[in-house]
Amino acid sequence: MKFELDNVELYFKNKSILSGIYLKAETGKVTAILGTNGSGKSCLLRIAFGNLKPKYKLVRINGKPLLKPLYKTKNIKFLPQYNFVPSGMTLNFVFKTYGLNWETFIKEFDEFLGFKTFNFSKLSGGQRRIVETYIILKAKSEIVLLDEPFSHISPLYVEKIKTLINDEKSNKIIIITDHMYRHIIEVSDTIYLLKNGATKRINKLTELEDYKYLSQGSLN
Ligand SMILES: Nc1ncnc2c1ncn2[C@@H]1O[C@H](COP(=O)(O)OP(=O)(O)OP(=O)(O)O)[C@@H](O)[C@H]1O
Repeated sequence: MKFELDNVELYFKNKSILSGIYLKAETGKVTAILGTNGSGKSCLLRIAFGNLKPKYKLVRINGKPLLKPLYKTKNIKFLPQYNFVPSGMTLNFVFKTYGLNWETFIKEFDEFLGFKTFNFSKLSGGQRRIVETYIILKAKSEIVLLDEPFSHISPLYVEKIKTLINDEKSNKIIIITDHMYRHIIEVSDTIYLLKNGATKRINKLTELEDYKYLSQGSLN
């Protein structure tokens, strides 16, 4: 499957936020969006998902324009920047809702043993993020959007989430954004830099320095 987002124009009041956007993502590949704070990464993911309506956008699936919001196709899962699981829901219920097996999760994330009947609100900020990222990555879908999955996550769990991304990408389109650029570089197949409202496809990592996303020498 091929997903393309093209010709996006987003304004808030009269301020132009996005213009000159082209992004292509494919099944079997992790497509990353890097960019400084406020460059429009979250807006772009929300536009792709369909819950932010810009002045103009064109979404194509396998080359054909998609006229309804992507979330209405039920083909997509979205990890937003902020917690989305209701705080009063037990983990058991969350896993059932997403059609996932608790025991499989525990095998990989054994520190959550005994948490099955806990309300989501009992977890720490990082633990919430781990559970949300896990269910979004593992639930049935063809497209996964991840907005900052590595924030608030300790190093060992970041590695586990990277492994999950690698495991899941063979039958999914994964689009990811995060400020932890080293992890992004490691886990992604294609990188776009969002700068001045436009996407630039990165062919050589040193372009991240040339475009002043990273300071010179950061990649050494
Ligand atoms: N609802 C809104 N009303 C007005 N301006 C908004 C709104 N949402 C976002 N913006 C502006 O749009 C721009 C892009 O925001 P966005 O959240 O997409 O950035 P980002 O690249 O995800 O940033 P960060 O890395 O800090 O999360 C910012 O200048 C922000 O202030």
